[in-house]
Amino acid sequence: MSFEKGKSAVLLLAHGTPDMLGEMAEYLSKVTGGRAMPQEIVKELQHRYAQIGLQEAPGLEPPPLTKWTMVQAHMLEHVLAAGKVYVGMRNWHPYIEDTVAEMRREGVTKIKAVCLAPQNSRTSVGLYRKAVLSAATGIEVEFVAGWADSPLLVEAFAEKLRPVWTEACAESGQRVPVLFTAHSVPCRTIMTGEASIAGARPGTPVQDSPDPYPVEAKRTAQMVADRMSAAGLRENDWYFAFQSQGMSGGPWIGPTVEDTLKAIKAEGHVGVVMQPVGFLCDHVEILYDIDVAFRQTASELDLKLWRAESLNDSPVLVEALVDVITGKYKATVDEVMVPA
Ligand SMILES: C=CC1=C(C)c2cc3[nH]c(cc4nc(cc5[nH]c(cc1n2)c(C)c5CCC(=O)O)C(CCC(=O)O)=C4C)c(C)c3C=C
Ligand SMILES: [Fe+2]
Ligand SMILES: [Fe+2]
Repeated sequence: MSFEKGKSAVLLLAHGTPDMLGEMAEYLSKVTGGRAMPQEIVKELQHRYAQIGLQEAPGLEPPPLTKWTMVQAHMLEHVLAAGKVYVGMRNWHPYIEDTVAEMRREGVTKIKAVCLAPQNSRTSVGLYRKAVLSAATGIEVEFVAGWADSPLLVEAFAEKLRPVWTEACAESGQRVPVLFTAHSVPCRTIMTGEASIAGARPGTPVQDSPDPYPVEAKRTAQMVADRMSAAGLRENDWYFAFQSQGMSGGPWIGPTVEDTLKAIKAEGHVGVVMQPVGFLCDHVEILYDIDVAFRQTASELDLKLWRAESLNDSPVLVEALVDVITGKYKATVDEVMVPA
């Protein structure tokens, strides 16, 4: 790392996920910034998390999002060989504020914070940033706001897509389209001059620029598709959709996966390969939303659905993080800040 003096350390930021079903209501109130979710939504999410293995009591293994985030941090620590790599989560343990307190106790004076969400968005990265800055008073923070077009990130996704796309084309005897996805966000969050973001309180300053998120998400997809051209993927072989529109009120950005699957069917295809390019490891929006719900929608349309494996313990992903942290890849970095 290129910090000149003081004790510097990397802080990886992630979403966080509950360890057992009974924690769902408390978890959701963290996700929404304190707004209670209706009981039907809590129950529906418990149902989805139960389908991906969450139980009434903590299991022998942590849930996938926690497990893979910790694996990624350990792999990065090993490859960087520059001291401890810390993990802080916004919505569950280990909370960002607790990890920053631990860093402070351990003498860290400079934090390089990187989100395990490569595309910059107000409702994900923006909230991580706020949590770090409010916990890190007096500590210097270099906050990486986006690394959506990192070449090694793109290669990590392409490496997972190549084998499954090749297999899908061979099995169906025709070119199977790829459907890249990223998480949807409420329409109101991507508009200029909008103050009403998840977790925002009355009086939050009005944002004066549009959220870069939709452009950055499609940029990652475009770059993975370009990278796949050597394997035979052509420009008109791929689609992009925003998945997992939320349960809170108001419209969320599209096109939805559901509508895109219908369009793919209408084009005469027999199958589709899905690859989410906004998530770096398995969690409910992959293991339930894609593997259960979209697979069901596809089957009702008589489309076979394949999914590229998640990056999880991908060494290429870890190399991408190394490039972001060492500055070899020029990420979008906020000014170095010492929160007052
Ligand atoms: C770019 C934006 C978002 C990303 C990336 C994202 C990832 C992500 N989300 C969950 C789990 C939940 N998210 C929920 C709500 C929610 N998510 C976003 C945005 C992103 N999420 C927004 C704007 C909201 C709405 C918040 C609000 O105030 O209402 C929820 C609650 C249920 C729901 O509305 O769907 C859950 C659960 C995970 C696990 C994840 C990736 C790691
Ligand atoms: Fe979310
Ligand atoms: Fe979601």
